[in-house]
Amino acid sequence: MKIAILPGDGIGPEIVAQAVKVLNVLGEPFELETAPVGGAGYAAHGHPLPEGTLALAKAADAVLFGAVGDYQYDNLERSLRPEQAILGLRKQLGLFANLRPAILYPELAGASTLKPEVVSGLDILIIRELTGDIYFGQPRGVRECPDGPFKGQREGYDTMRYAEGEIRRIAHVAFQAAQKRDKRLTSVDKANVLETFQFWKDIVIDVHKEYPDVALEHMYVDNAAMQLVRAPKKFDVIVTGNMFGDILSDAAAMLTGSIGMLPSASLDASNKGLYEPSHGSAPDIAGKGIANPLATILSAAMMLRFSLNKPEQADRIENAVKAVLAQGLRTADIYEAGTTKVGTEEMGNAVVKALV
Ligand SMILES: NC(=O)C1=CN([C@@H]2O[C@H](COP(=O)(O)OP(=O)(O)OC[C@H]3O[C@@H](n4cnc5c(N)ncnc54)[C@H](O)[C@@H]3O)[C@@H](O)[C@H]2O)C=CC1
Ligand SMILES: CC(C)CC(=O)C(=O)O
Ligand SMILES: [Mg+2]
Repeated sequence: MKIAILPGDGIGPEIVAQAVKVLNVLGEPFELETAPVGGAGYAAHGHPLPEGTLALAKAADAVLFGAVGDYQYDNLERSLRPEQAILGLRKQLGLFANLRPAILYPELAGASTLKPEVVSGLDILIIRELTGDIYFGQPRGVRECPDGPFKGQREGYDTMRYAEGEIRRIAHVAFQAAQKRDKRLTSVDKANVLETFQFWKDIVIDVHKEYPDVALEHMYVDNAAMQLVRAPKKFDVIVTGNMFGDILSDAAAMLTGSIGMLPSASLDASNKGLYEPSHGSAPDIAGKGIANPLATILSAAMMLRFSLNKPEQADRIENAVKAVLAQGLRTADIYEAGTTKVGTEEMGNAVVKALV
């Protein structure tokens, strides 16, 4: 089984190295091949998603991805910026379903900024559509404003759009995920304002007819943001569009103690996937050896479960993560008094040691 390892920028290489260490001691005959991506891809080959990297990702059984983004490249034309690498991979590999499980490990109840009673026992799944919406819609750009009080000035514009088939396929993923959990699905939209999301809601209601055992509710995204911090445990599965899912999942990350705890799987129709932490390249802490590698290690576990058909190995990794948290080991982002502060590498080593 071939796994493409794409560390990327900032803390990407530091956290991916820990997940690779874990994969290497599982006793599986994985073939790991590393390639540059993002700013590192641009530096090596003049493009954030070099041809060789894309070919490797396409040929592999699964992709383990760190993060991309480096402020030194922010003034490049957009098509050459690091973030285009992850957007390009999602689009070119057809990874339309992004699963972001927000689980609070009991030991981290005090690490969340929310009261322990609000978050303890939290186990929700955010399903974000990943290849459509305003992140990919055309046309977009900067043009001369055609009308209104600012006519003649420059204006920036993007296009929000969803095709029926795009909504149907993510809705099926969400209803099927809910069937395997508590059978409750919240579809998050902005149907009160946006045509795209009234259409989204209508299609989700139609797909629901095939899943009568799942309770469906609809919620506007602004209310959903509020409910996520007011009473997050009321949710089971949330399904939403690309941009709302991007924003809500960062908010949900803090329910788990830190964004360094939130893994993700990005899947195509056949469960081939790319696995990455939900956070970015964290340039503010890159190179300091303090980033939390657990979201990446947990993403590797999701890879074993969803794409490589090794659920028992995924369980081993998840149990090892629970064990190191029970031992009181914490990176700076989840540190609290009475626990032991460790760096990125120490945390990775502890997970390796805790594997049974
Ligand atoms: N999938 C990807 O590759 C993503 C890339 N980005 C890119 O990352 C760069 C930085 O973006 P930001 O908005 O700052 O988001 P970010 O997620 O990189 O960082 C936000 C905050 O969370 C902290 N943080 C993130 N991951 C952490 C970890 N594992 N351990 C401890 N603390 C952690 C950072 O130090 C920072 O204070 C940008 O270039 C952005 O475009 C952002 C999100 C996703
Ligand atoms: C480059 C961004 C679209 C990535 C991001 O923020 C995410 O996927 O969460
Ligand atoms: Mg994001």
